[in-house]
Amino acid sequence: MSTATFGTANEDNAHLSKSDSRAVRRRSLALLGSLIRPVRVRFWLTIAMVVLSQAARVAGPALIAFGIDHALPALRTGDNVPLVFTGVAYLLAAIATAGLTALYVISTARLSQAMLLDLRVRVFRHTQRLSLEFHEKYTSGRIIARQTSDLEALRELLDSGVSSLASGMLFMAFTAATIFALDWRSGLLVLAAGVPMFFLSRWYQKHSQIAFRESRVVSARLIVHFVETMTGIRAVKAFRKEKENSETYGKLAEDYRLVTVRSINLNGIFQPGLVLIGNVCVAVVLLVGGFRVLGGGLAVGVLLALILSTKRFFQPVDQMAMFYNSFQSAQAALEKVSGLLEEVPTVLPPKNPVSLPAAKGSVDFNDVEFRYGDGPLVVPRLDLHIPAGQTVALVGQTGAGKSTLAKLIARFYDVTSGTLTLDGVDLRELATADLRRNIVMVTQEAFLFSGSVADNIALGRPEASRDEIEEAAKAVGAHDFILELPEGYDTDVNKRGGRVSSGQRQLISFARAFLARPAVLILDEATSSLDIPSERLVQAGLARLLAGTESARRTALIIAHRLSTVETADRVLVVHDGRIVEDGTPEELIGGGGRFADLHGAWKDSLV
Ligand SMILES: Nc1ncnc2c1ncn2[C@@H]1O[C@H](COP(=O)(O)OP(=O)(O)OP(=O)(O)O)[C@@H](O)[C@H]1O
Repeated sequence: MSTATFGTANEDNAHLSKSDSRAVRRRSLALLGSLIRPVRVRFWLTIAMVVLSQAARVAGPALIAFGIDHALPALRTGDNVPLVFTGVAYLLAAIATAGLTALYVISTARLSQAMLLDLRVRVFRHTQRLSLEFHEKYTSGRIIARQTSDLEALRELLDSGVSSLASGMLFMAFTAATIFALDWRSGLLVLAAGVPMFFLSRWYQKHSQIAFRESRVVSARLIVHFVETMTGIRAVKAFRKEKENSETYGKLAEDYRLVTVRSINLNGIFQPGLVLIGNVCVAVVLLVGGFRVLGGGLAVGVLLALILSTKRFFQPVDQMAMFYNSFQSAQAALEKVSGLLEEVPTVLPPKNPVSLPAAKGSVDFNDVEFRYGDGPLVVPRLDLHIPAGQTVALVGQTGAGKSTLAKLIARFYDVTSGTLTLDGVDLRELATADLRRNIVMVTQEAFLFSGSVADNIALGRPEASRDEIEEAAKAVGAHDFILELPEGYDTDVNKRGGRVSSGQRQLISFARAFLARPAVLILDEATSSLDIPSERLVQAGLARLLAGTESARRTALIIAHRLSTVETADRVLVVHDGRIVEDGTPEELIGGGGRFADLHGAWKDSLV
């Protein structure tokens, strides 16, 4: 596949080149195949039921022809067996059609639900597995669009579309066969109608495919904007962005309306066009057949059966056109979802994992270089040794590269060259479970998941007992305020009354990290300032978290924004353009007259 369409690249482009379009379609089909594979037995059984039900359905007109041309004349001679036979056969065919149709409708629904479940879970797992690098470029709104509107389009198709499409096509094939069997000349007429139908369908397919792709792109944009506005609602309100956002949303919604109208317009030509072709065909069969009956070349019963069959032949066309619509929409959705599934994590689990059950916590950067994707070098050649147990404060201007260093140690990204080791083991070779246990990162946002306070702390070590959870909370000074919550440790953090302040949120995340007892703790100190009492609590919590409970102190790397934090560190690293430009104890650096001394001066001034 060309790189232009690999994964989610180019997914906003509705006008793909022929070869790209083909590549994307192949990828969608492969995904569809992989969804069918686990349910293939049921799939083929359903197909067999559809075939049988349609065969039973087309028997009707042929039986009527037989009834009129053979059973009725026989009745006149006193023989009623053929008529009874025809009646019973007609009844049996009707019962078989009804029974088989019921079976395949139920069976298709089960099939489609099983496939959707599989896909839904697969998309979720896969998206979650993708590296941070992917998530930092691909917005959550787009992922939501994949999980919701795209899967919904697929559901519509799978639930009823496929079976209607298949049964319609089969019905047409069987009916055409019946017409040929009854009278090959009329059969040729019906076949001739296939030519304009083919061209009309080709025209429709070409234009509607673009319209549906556009519709997927625009609907994803709409969802992205919606999600962005709602998740950033505080910033929206703070910057009075409501009006602007509403206007943007209005424009996107208008775009969506336009592409939808365009596809409906296309359908407005396609569907009546098909019906017209069908009716012209019926008229011609009637006209030609009528003259042939007059000339004695065709029996009346056969003509009646021919007209009935021809009319019925075009019946599903209408319905199929509608489902073709949902087919196109689902195809566009499948293209997007298969693209997302094609993305691969950039941070891969090790092939031969080295286990490190109890790391001491020494971290080494050896000749490390790092860039985001194919961007500029953010970290140029870094050599750094952090011995086990040291508390290191990272300071530097915004954009200096502090978070980048932290993300490298947490292995959210892999180094571009050189090695980064924990206790001498390359992080890329360290078993994932050991990496996560030994290195824990506490982020600024102090994210709480829905659930109780206890659940949130337990994330640090899921097997921890309630006593251990409370111990951890006590250790960082969170115990008292937790007890004051409506249901103590069992308070749901997202329910009314259970809402916790941002300082409390941080304390809970400290307790979580404390419980995890990592060898290396990475902490991005929150920049937002708290009121003085909360600030003191958080500072005290942080100090206790850093001290740990064991005799050996844990290694800690703090992206420090507060002077008080820096002053408690063993070592300060001043980062500038991804390089360490100063390295020493806080006292040494203050006395040194370098960048840190300036920064320190500014901090001191801000306190007065
Ligand atoms: N996901 C990313 N993709 C591309 N470039 C990035 C990404 N994240 C950061 N950068 C770039 O890397 C450089 C270092 O950024 P980094 O976030 O590490 O700085 P920082 O010192 O932590 O800043 P701050 O204190 O503002 O958080 C910056 O030039 C930034 O633009």
